[in-house]
Amino acid sequence: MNAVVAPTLERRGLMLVLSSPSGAGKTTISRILLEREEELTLSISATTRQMRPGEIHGKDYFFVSPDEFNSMVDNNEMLEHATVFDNKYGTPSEPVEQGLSSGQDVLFDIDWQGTQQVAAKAPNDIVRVFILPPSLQELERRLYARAQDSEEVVKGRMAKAADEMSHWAEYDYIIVNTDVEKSVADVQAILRAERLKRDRRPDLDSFVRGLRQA
Ligand SMILES: Nc1nc2c(ncn2[C@@H]2O[C@H](COP(=O)(O)OP(=O)(O)O)[C@@H](O)[C@H]2O)c(=O)[nH]1
Ligand SMILES: Nc1ncnc2c1ncn2[C@@H]1O[C@H](COP(=O)(O)OP(=O)(O)O)[C@@H](O)[C@H]1O
Repeated sequence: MNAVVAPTLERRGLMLVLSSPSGAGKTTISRILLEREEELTLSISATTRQMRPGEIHGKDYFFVSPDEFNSMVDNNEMLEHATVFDNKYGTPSEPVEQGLSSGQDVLFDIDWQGTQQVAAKAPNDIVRVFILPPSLQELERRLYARAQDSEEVVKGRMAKAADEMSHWAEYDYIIVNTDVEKSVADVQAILRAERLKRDRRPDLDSFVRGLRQA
């Protein structure tokens, strides 16, 4: 009998999208996930919004001028882009393509508009997770607790929350972020199961053929 050695199975990388109303906790969840998941890499968006205290150019976002943003769009460098809270946000394509082709999964913190655009371009690769706050009062409390936006900005974000949440049913998985650790564990469970999906394991065909011949 031939020895059948389980190969280092390759799989297609997936595009894990996290969306939520502002303040529900997706940045917090993303940061922990990226620390714990070696095969996950963040898609760093470009934005025209002001940098917040503690944010780092090239790590949290690429902070660009409206002209720079527009030329990226005109040069077809964006996988998707949208206007959110009067600022422009977009996903540069090249790092995403590089990540996926090197076998990494890519994490996106983008809104529903961007999610729809990515889903249209890559319906088989996208996994969509929507994060809800436990209540509106808690959402507002978190926005103030973050203490990085003015009262006017927080009010604007609260006013947009209902609109953002109206898109929840366009997502594959829904998490109510009451407890950060549990939410992170839930996203990890989603990742783990999605990575095992047959369509993401093109190498299994020849592996199983080998098993059957042994
Ligand atoms: N379409 C799209 N949305 C983005 C992108 N980057 C961030 N966003 C969304 O823009 C919104 C505002 O983000 P941000 O200003 O960081 O505020 P926060 O969500 O309160 O931390 C959030 O809903 C993000 O998911 C992007 O590249 N494309
Ligand atoms: N489950 C949670 N319980 C309590 N506070 C949370 C929870 N998740 C996030 N937060 C806090 O809420 C605030 C907003 O979270 P953040 O991750 O910035 O939200 P988003 O990226 O969705 O706008 C932060 O101060 C964060 O520490």
